[in-house]
Amino acid sequence: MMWRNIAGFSKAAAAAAARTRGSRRCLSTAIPGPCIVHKRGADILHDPWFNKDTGFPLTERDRLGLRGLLPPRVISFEQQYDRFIESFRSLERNTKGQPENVVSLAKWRILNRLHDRNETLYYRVLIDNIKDFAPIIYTPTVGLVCQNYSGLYRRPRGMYFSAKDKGEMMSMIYNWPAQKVDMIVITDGSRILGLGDLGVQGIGIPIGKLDMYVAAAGINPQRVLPIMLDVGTNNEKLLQNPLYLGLRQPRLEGEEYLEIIDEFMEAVYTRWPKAVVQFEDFQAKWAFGTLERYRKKFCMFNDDVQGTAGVALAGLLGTVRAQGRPLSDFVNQKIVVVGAGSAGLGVTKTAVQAVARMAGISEIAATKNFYLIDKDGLVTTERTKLDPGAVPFAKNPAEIREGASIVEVVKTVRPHVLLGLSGVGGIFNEEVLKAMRESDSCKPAIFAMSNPTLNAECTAADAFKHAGENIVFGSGSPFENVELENGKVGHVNQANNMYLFPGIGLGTLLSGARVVTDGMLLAASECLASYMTDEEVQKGILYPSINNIRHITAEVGAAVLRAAVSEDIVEGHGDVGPKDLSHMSKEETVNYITRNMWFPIYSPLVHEK
Ligand SMILES: NC(=O)c1ccc[n+]([C@@H]2O[C@H](COP(=O)([O-])OP(=O)(O)OC[C@H]3O[C@@H](n4cnc5c(N)ncnc54)[C@H](O)[C@@H]3O)[C@@H](O)[C@H]2O)c1
Ligand SMILES: O=C(O)C[C@H](O)C(=O)O
Ligand SMILES: [Mg+2]
Repeated sequence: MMWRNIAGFSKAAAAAAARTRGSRRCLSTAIPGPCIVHKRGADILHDPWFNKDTGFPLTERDRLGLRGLLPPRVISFEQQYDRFIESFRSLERNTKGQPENVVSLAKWRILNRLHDRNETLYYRVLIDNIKDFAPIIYTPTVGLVCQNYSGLYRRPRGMYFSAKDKGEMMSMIYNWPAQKVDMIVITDGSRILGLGDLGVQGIGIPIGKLDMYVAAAGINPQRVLPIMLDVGTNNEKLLQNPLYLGLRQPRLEGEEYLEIIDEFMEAVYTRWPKAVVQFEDFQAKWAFGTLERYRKKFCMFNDDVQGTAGVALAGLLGTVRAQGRPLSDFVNQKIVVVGAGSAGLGVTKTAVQAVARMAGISEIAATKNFYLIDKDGLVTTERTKLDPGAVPFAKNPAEIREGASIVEVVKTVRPHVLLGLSGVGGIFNEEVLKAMRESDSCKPAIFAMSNPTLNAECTAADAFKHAGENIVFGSGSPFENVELENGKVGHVNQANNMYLFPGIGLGTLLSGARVVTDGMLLAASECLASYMTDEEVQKGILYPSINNIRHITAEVGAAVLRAAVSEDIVEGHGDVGPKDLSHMSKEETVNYITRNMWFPIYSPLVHEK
């Protein structure tokens, strides 16, 4: 029997979650009467939110006009679950030996088809098998899905706002069928993972991120909304593709761009003033530009800048612990960051701020041990046309020359940490990794954080082979652990913002705060950093297993909420007011968060007589 209850989720909590779901359904009931759902017959079978397939009990078949539309035998949820897992395993067996991309897309298709038929079963198999299924619905396969979106497209998911909709967005937002929306993830498709501008095809990213919100944070799937803001694309191949589904025009720039996104934000917050909006995979200039523009006005954050920074900081602090040194030694770590875009700059800034805080020095002084490299090499003050965000980290060229290569910098600096957010696969080549053997650290750390897998700066196997078996390793996309020649296991950490964004979103939502502050983000990062035991960290395990994602998300959510309480910016959520929140102990806050997580089980669609 493959069926199981996920760790830490009691039957009582599941029942409570189901009750919540039932009552939300009642709210959407148009006709009063004995049925909770207002649809009947085939319309129910074709609605993935209500559909139970062969699982409809006889009373519901009778009262909802389903009699005769289904085979006679009623199959339990557990049996349906086992049947799906069996078909998934059989697909795995039947595709053995086929090219990896073909297999990954086949797996994505079978899961997506389940989603489109029966959301309850889909989210249950996703939650219970998150380690196996996250790499399909999220990084790395989601990248492949975006690249092949025009061919894979079957039915719409989420909403599309295009440059052609200017002036219409306020009315369009009311086309979304759900009354309530809690979480929105928006992209303009301009920097999808390390794959570049994929235009409208980038919609796969908000869909994947929101699936993680449901799985990890228990956000009710009826209350999530993936958004694609299509302002054109500069990807020539897409513009030439007759099957491309987005606007066939170059990207809007400057004021024209801002007018579109301003209009969208106003429309969203007019209809759902309490929603949290996550910005995802915007090219650097708009990632920073929109963050500055909206963060004080709306309840939003940028996952690539802020979520990534928190996860990386937790990893950097874990690295210090892995060396057996006190956390205060973080201020002495020499850190080389390769990639000075939205993610690289976000990480460097946050890590510098942490050093400044810990050492009690200015942020300028704290930049001393940081080295930033972009496509033109080491960033120094000699650089002309330097991105303003990179200015504080530019080195004096007298220390190392302007534009020095990664290997030159590593050989000269002998850093404790080499961290990649460049989007360039294999850039930590054999020479660079071998140079890390001369690191001043007894346990050097290599983070190849770029996604998807082919864009990772190095593979896990190469990192342990060339940089030495004593390293700590993290990557944005999952790799298998590495069997080392010394008989030990080279542990692979998935250094991915998925460990934080669900908790940041959920904690913010349940606090009722109207903005996401630096304090809330720092609390999220510190919570993740302290989650692992010393014993685990010493083995090189810096982040929890993805199997524990609901638990870590509850903890992160509670940390975010408590930070919002301490900043006195909570407005409460539902029946729980700001006073109730401020009186909750840490444990009570975690319980409050957990209680509010949706969990997929079939709930009754008709009232019992
Ligand atoms: N693991 C995670 O949680 C996570 C989070 C966010 C982003 N990422 C990944 O990080 C990568 C970058 O994202 P971004 O938003 O910062 O992109 P970006 O386009 O804003 O920045 C890329 C940076 O890399 C630099 N670069 C390009 N080629 C280089 C080279 N040959 N050598 C050195 N630097 C080079 C560019 O100059 C630029 O500064 C993507 O692959 C993305 O998937 C991972
Ligand atoms: O999507 C991911 O897996 C992480 C991150 O947001 C990215 O852009 O790479
Ligand atoms: Mg991203």
